[in-house]
Amino acid sequence: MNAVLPPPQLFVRTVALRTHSGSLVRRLPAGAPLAWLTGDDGIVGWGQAARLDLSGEPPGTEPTDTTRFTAAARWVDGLVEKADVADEVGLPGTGLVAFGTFTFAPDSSGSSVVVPRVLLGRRGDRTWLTTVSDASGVHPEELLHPVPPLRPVGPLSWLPGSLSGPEWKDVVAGTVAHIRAGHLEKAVLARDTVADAGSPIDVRTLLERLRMRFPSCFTFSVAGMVGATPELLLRREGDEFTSLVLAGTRPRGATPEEDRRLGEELMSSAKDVEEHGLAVDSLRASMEPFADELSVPAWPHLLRLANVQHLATRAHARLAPGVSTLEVLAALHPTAAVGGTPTPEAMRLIAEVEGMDRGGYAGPVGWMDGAGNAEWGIALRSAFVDGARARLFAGCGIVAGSDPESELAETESKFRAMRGALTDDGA
Ligand SMILES: C=C(O[C@H]1C=CC=C(C(=O)O)[C@@H]1O)C(=O)O
Repeated sequence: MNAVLPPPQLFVRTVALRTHSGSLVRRLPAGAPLAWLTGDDGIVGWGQAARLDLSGEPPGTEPTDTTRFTAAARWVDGLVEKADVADEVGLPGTGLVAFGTFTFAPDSSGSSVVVPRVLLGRRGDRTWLTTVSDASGVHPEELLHPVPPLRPVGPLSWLPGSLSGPEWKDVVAGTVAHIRAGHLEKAVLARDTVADAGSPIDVRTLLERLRMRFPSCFTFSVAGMVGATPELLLRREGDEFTSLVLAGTRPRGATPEEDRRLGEELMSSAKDVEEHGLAVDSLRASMEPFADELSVPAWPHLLRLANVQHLATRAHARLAPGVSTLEVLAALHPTAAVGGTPTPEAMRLIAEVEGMDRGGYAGPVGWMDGAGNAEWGIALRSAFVDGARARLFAGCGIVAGSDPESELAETESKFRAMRGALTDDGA
């Protein structure tokens, strides 16, 4: 149980910057950067004007418990209520902005909400600078100092994850047997691997590589969770809601023909279409109570990324009046793209068989502003970076037709995003 201190009063000032080009990442000081980027656009922040860290609920707490979200919502509401805001830009991501990461399971520690001291944002041809202080009178430009260049990561040693490949395949085979016996329909199983760089990893280097290599993904860094996720749990602008559900994966082909063949195979695979459908159904069921209108295409499309291709469905909704962003987030998490079906059974099985704590992996990561605008992804293709070490995670949806060997290969394709970001020669 967390005793949450009352939030401080903050003085927030957003000004338009006349000219600002180049990578936002290259304006970040070294340290613990905050970032949410899509290609050249997005927001980056540094320093801490306010921060909330939540410890996990006691072991044995219901896997669908949402206390971490409600505690964060109370704290953020208090911040917004007390804040003194002067915002001359008025776009999503201006004024008071909080970045957040929530753990996958309620009994994990590591859910955090951070309001940076300085935030730099870009949306198309608009750029802005926000400063946050607990005293009025600081001029925003004063906080834009020259920063040290991005550092390479250096040679890496790879250490084993919680389970070896063969052990993980046995866990997948056991899960398939459970599913075939009718105990559940789907469970998403993940594994980890650890990279040791010998000296502290410059997270800015990882962010710059990820945003360049995965321009259609959401490159993020919040309280140690770093990655480039293709999966948008929710975007909110006013009462407009969007979500991009992904489930069902093939690698990219080595030739255009092979790539097309793999894509066609994915689109017509009964196993993958079922796995995808369960993720879409879970989103629809969670969204219905909050939406005045909800539109979900009947058939998925193909989404191609640098390392893998996915079945994808984009859902839109108009939110009912009075609905709060964190309330929706709490209801959506975990979709069956990262948990399973039925959710409680899948969550219990994951905790029992994976042999690791997922921390923030597969949990929501993103930002929200004082007006309720927000973008939250699911922290996939990610790692927890702590000093010289990065713990990488990758998972796969397991259904009755899953083959352990192919699922292990799929995790390797998914690890490639973070492995590549950590590797200096780009290999
Ligand atoms: C759980 C992960 O991916 C999810 C999202 C897209 C496709 C998935 C799949 O095909 O299994 C997973 O549901 C991960 O990347 O770690």
